[in-house]
Amino acid sequence: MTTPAHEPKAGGNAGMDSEYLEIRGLCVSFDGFKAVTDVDLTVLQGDLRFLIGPNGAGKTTLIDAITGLVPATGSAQKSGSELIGRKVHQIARLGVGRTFQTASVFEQLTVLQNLDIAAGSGRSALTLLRRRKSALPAIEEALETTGLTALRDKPAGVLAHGQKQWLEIGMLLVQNASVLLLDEPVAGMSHEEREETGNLLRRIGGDRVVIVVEHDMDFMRAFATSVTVLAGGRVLSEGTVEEVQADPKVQAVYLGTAAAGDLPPVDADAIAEATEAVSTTDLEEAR
Ligand SMILES: Nc1ncnc2c1ncn2[C@@H]1O[C@H](COP(=O)(O)OP(=O)(O)OP(=O)(O)O)[C@@H](O)[C@H]1O
Repeated sequence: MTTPAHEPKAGGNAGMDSEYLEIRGLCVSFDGFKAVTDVDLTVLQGDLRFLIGPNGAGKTTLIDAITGLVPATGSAQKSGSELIGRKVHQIARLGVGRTFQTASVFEQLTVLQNLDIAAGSGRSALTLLRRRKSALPAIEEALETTGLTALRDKPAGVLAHGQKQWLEIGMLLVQNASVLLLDEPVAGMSHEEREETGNLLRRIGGDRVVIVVEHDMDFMRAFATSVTVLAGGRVLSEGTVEEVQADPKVQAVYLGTAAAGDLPPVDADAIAEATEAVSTTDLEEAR
């Protein structure tokens, strides 16, 4: 399997040609309800960032805003190119790719055909479906990276749940996405599949910006190089796994049990109190 030149690390790999995602003052409202409020977030290439937070914290909405699925105000730049205000396909063409909680692959088509379609925008449907004698180098590489080489000629519909998620990630790789936003990639996966997925994230995360929305705290602890916690649509905390887990605001939101397994039930009052504390601190700092 392809090994990255370098593994993800906290803070990423800042450099002249590094990719980055820089979000400033991002807000999303649904009929007056603020789902995301004034979010600032910077992730450099090579930093495997996990985005956690209780149900309804705004994690998926934030990804939706970055990828053009919901209107937003503020700024989200990929390596200097503004994404807010662009259409979904334009954002994808700029190299920003995402997966959804449920994998959306073409079940009747083979693994190779799925990758071929992902790689081949601009080619006719007939050309895409015709079986190639040899796959494009980018497709061969994606097959190897995702561990799907032996399954290349199998219909995607017969793949295990985890393999479908890996295929979806492979489809982003052949599209040359350098910013990958993955929404709960290990939900419903077996322990082995989680391990494999974490290793896959490490393989691809060294030279890309990867943001993983996740509820599985064990998975986060094992693979995150940095963490952002959202609550009530705002950034509540940010840092390494250890820093975030030690943050009293985070403990308050998770009722002091964030370190134990999957998310516990969330106390709405604790969220309100914790986010209020953040807003007040922000205001005080601004004065
Ligand atoms: N299209 C929509 N219209 C109205 N409200 C919405 C819409 N999408 C999301 N919301 C609301 O915005 C808030 C944030 O939702 P979002 O799905 O982003 O949270 P999340 O952190 O991803 O939660 P989960 O972990 O449960 O997936 C929630 O209160 C949700 O009900």
